[in-house]
Amino acid sequence: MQTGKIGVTSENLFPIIKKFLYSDHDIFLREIVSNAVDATQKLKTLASKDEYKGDVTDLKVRVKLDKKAKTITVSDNGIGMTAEEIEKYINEIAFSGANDFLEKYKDDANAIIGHFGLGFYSSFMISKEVDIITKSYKEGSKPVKWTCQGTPEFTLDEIEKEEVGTDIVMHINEDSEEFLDENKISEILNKYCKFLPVPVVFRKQKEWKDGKEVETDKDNQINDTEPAWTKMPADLKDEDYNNFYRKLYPMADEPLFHIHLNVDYPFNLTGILYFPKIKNNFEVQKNKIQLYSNQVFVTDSVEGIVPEFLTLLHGVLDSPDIPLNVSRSYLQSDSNVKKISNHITKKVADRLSEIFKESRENFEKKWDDLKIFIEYGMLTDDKFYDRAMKFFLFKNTEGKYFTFEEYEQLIKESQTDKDKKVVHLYTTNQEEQYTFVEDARAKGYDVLILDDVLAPHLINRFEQKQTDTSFVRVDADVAENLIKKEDSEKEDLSWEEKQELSPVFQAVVPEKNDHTFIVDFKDLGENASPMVITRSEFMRRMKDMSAAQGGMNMYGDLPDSLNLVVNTAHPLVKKVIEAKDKKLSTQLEKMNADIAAQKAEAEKLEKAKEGKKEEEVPQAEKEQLESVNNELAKLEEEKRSKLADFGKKNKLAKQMVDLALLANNMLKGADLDKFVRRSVELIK
Ligand SMILES: Nc1ncnc2c1ncn2[C@@H]1O[C@H](COP(=O)(O)OP(=O)(O)OP(=O)(O)O)[C@@H](O)[C@H]1O
Repeated sequence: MQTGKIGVTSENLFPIIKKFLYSDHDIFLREIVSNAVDATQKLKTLASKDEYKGDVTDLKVRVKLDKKAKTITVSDNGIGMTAEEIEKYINEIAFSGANDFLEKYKDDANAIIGHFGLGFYSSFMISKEVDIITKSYKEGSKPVKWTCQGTPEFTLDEIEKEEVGTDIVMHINEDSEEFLDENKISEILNKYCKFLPVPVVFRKQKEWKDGKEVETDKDNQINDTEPAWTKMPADLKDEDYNNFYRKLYPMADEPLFHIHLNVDYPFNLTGILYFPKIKNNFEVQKNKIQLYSNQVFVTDSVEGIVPEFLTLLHGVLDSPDIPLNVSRSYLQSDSNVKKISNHITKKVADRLSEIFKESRENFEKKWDDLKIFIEYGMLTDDKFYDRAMKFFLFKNTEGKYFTFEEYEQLIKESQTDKDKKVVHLYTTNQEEQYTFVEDARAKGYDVLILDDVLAPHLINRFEQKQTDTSFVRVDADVAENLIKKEDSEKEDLSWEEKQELSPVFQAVVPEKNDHTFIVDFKDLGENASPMVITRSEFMRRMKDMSAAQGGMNMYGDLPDSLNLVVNTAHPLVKKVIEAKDKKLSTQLEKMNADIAAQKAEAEKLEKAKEGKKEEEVPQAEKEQLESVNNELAKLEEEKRSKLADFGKKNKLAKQMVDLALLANNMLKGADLDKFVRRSVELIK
């Protein structure tokens, strides 16, 4: 028997493993099984070159659990190791630099894990003793058993072993007895080893016999050695891709499209990415891509590894250039990983544009499920934005789809405003904004549906990038003014008339804390509604944005500012105006005369002040001006309140405001009830 010391320059190896203990224990099995797979593949390679004469047709890796002996054994029929190789690969492990490294990263366990695939030694995380029983394929080499108890001392004995290959026997320590559970082992194998390229067997297949589940004598293979992504795209049908998808995500809906990646320069990358149907609450759908390195599972959390929007995709990426056993921060800074991520972004855009060109109909059909993904990409990745401009689709209220360019062609003529901006009209809710949509369409405008969570952000982005474009929601103004074609606006009422009418209607708008109304007057034609409630595009967007950010800035605190546009051409409005004139004309005339007199007086006093310095004006004159101004304010207030009184008593005015509120879904509960009662009364 030989004894010796493992070639670590200090006794630091096991402390590292202890540190590793705080991380993911499960990976020990991945390490040991993938070593066994490597050894098996190496032997196959040797056989193919005729350097090994034995039979390699049915090589398997076996995982055995012995609860009594408290061991987990991983056996292979791979190349095995000679005593010299154990010395070289196991004893003089790649930890010669461990000292320096530990010095540098002593506070960062993740970096340690990231730097060293601990490989074989990770078995000590869960074992109090590990044995290697191995026989090399090399002719004449003696089988040996290496034993180590988690200290730098080991023993190496010559033993008897018939078959070429290696058994790794792990004697599970007391803290790790959870691993002596068949289900636990199955679970780990299923997570990490599901697609390893050599059959891995654990337990026996089970079958139902006489109402009981019994073990057969057939091996239970846990892995698919040739998963779809390792095959050539030409050998796969859509069905195969969908089947593979189901294998990865048994609970998910059918995907929309897939991309088969197959790159061998400047790096190696294979994989299949799927576009899932994306719902509005897309956060939950993120980070489902599984990352593999030579068919060994690395992680299913690609956040920070691929661009944010790509984390919405599903599927598998496999690259030997993706380091195993590494921490997230390490992966993010890895230059290969960055290149891979750029490449994938490009491929995804290429593929979408290909599908778009080849089958526009199919693309349109899936657009509604796909758009969040594309919008997300356009918002977060400039390069993707440029690429996606070719296949991003607008959908209008007729359900027709257009690319950005096509749409611009469509509306350019009728929807360019006086500033040469092409105004895109949109609705965020076709039902709620029904009358506005109809009014805009009646004017010959086209209306888009932009109703998803990302649309407001995308609109901003479009306006930033396509500077000759603007977006206006259909209820931002009366249809007439949505697209301002010329500056001069015909005045329907004089300033004085507006002044007098404004309090009448202001008096009947509901007083609520969360919104304010500004009353305005326009000739909308006698067939249009008597009143329309609009909300300014700018104010609404500011509010929406701040709501999305948690509403903690000034726009979030502002009440909704709404415009009540009174249609002066409408017969009912005319009626109110006439009633006002009839009822109040004598009083108003008197008030107006008084006001005019006070104004004249005030003007005279102001004039007298002109050219004088403040201290030169006699005190008496100052006081007189003040009292005249006060009187003027009082008279104006009286007039306003007179008009407001009239408005409050005018059922018709109230009814028209309510009607406008109703059209805006703003009339609810008791108010709605009252409205109906009053309507019935009026009809009577
Ligand atoms: N089952 C095995 N059969 C034959 N050789 C083995 C076996 N397991 C380990 N080895 C040898 O021991 C070496 C060290 O293994 P270890 O797992 O520590 O590192 P690695 O496999 O080289 O790298 P990684 O860190 O990626 O796992 C291997 O390179 C291989 O030569």
